[in-house]
Amino acid sequence: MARLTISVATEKLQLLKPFRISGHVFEAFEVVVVTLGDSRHQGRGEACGVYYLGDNAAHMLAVLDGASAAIAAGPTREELRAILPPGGARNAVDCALWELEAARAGVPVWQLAGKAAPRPLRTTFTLGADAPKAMATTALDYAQAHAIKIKLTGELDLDLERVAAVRAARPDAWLGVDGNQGFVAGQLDALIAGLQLQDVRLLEQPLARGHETELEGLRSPIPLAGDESILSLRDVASAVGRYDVINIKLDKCGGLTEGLLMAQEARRLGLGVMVGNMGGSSLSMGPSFVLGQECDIVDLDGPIFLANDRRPGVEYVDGDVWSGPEVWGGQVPIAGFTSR
Ligand SMILES: CC(C)C[C@H](N)C(=O)N[C@@H](CCOc1cc(O)cc2c1C(=O)N[C@@H]2C)C(=O)O
Ligand SMILES: [Mg+2]
Repeated sequence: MARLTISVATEKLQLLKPFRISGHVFEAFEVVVVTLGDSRHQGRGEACGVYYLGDNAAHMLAVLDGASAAIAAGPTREELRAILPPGGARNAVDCALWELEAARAGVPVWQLAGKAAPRPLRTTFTLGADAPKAMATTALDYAQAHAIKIKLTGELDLDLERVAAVRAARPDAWLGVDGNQGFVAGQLDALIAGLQLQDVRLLEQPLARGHETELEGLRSPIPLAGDESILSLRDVASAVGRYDVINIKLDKCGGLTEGLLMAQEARRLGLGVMVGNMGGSSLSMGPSFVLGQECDIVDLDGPIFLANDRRPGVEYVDGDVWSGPEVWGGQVPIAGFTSR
């Protein structure tokens, strides 16, 4: 590739309302936006990083600064995988390279990737852990959602009350729960039995990363998804016998290039595939939407938490997410979905 100009910016994406986790309140997602250009074309990528690994905006900026000469030399996406480690910084650059390459070739990214034209995807809408009543109210506010993901905290009795409250409010919806590493192995039988009573269809990351062997031999009628356990391609094989599904996020694995490889490897190993997000605007969802075409479960709800998304942005219509050609990567528009 020819030499590239690089522009790196940080942006605070203000949240509609504060998001709480144990001892921490998030008011905004801080993202890094990378724009790469040659004399005629541009490509953009946005990354939120991985907060539980310390991969925040400052860290991503430092990583990008250290690799600026190598990036300016115009690496291929494959070469980039050797230049930067998995994480947000590589995600932003990889997505920018995809969009740049697509613009040069005059085709949308999905075509460059050798994929079929995209379709709208049923997405989950996530409920932050809160009082059961408040979660039930928000579940009703997600009027268009057909799939709801419920955040749990590891407080077993309260968590089961949360799930029951959401189920009572939304008897029609597909429900999944996300433990975000909050449980211990001794709670799993009771947790799974309680979730089954509420017809929950997915249990994401119940145990802490590092405790995966404790899932071996667990016979769960509810599929288990590995999220924090499965960061990048090197972790995929470790899911076998422990998880049924892997949750791929471009911020964890370092971009769409590796995300597609992870999906391919997961299928080869007989695992299900989910695409998730660490937060971010529509510019982050666009590349994940390309990967989402390969997935069984889609969790691309980042923009619904924002006070202001980018325009043009992804659309949520009747519980589906659609990323049009103008959002990222030049996908071809399809009938029935027009951009705002
Ligand atoms: C709020 C998320 C973007 C919703 C998404 N569907 C999701 O559940 N994502 C991840 C984890 C990323 O979650 C984040 C990111 C962040 O920057 C701050 C927070 C969280 C979170 O869960 N709580 C705090 C506020 C997932 O685990 O699948
Ligand atoms: Mg998760």
